[in-house]
Amino acid sequence: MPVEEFVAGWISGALGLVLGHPFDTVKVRLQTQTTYRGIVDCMVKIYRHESLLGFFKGMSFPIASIAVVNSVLFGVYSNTLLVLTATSHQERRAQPPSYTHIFLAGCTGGFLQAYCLAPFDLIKVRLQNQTEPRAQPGSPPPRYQGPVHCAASIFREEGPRGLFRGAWALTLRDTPTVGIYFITYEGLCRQYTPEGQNPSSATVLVAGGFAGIASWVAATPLDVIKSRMQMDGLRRRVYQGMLDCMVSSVRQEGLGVFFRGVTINSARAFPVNAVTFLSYEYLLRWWG
Ligand SMILES: C[N+](C)(C)CCCC[C@H](N)C(=O)O
Repeated sequence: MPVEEFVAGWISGALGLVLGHPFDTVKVRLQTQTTYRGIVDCMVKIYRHESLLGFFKGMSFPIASIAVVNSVLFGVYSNTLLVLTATSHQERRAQPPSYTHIFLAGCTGGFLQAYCLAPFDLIKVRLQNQTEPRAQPGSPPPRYQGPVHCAASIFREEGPRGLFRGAWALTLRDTPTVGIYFITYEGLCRQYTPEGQNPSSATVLVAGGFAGIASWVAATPLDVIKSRMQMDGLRRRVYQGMLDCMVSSVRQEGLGVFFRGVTINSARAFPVNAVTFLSYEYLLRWWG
C-alpha cells in the first residue's frame, strides 16, 4: 500500500491546522465568553493581552491528533481510488477518475477518519466548553485540567464507550461531506486546468479553500448535533439519542440552530484547506 499519501496527509494537515488555529481560538472565545464585542474586538484584545502566542493556546493536542486523522483521511481516500480505478496519484492527471469514484473514495476516507477523530474531538469540545478562567488560588480548579486528565476522567466516569460519545453523529457528518470535499476540490481543479496538466498553485489554493467551505457548510447541521451529543453525559443525560437531540434543538431554537457557527467555520475552512491541499499536492509531486 503506498504510504506517501498518509505522510503527505499528515504534514499538510498539520500545516493547515497551525494556520487555522487562531480562528479556532477566536471562535471558541466568542462562543463561550461574554467579554468580547465581536470578531475584531476579540482579536485585538487577545493580541494586546496575550501577544501573538495567545492565538495558539491549546494547539499541541490537535497537532498530535491531526497526524492520525489527516493521514487516515488522505491515505484512505487515495488508496481507495487506487483500488477503484487502478491509477496511482501520479497517473491521475492523465487518466482522471470519475466523480462517482472520487465521491465513493471520499466517503470511505471520511467514514474511517471519523472513528479516529471521535475521541480527540470529544476531548477538544469538552475542554473548549470549560468557561472557568485560569486557575486562581482559592477557586476550585476546572473539571478537566488538560487533555490527558480529560481523557482519563471520561474513561473513569463514563466508561470506555464514553470516549466515543457523539461518534455516530460525527460519522454521519463526515462520511458524505468528505465526499463533497474531494468532489469540490477535483471539480474546481479540472475546471481551471488545461487537460493533462497539473493544476497551478493558485488553482490548488482556491479549489482547496472552496472545498473546505463547501464541505463545512454541508457539515454544519450535524456538527451542531454532534457537539451537543458530546456535551450530553457530562452531568445528567438530556437526550435519548441523536434524533431526540435534533427534534428538541429545533423545537427550542428553531431551524436556525442547524447553522450555528457557520460563518466563522467557513472563514477558518478557506485558509486551512487551501494550505492543506497545496502542501499535499507539492509533497506528492516532490516524492513522485
Ligand atoms: C468534512 N468536514 C467538513 C467535516 C471536514 C473536512 C476536513 C477538513 C480539515 N481537516 C478541516 O479541519 O477543515
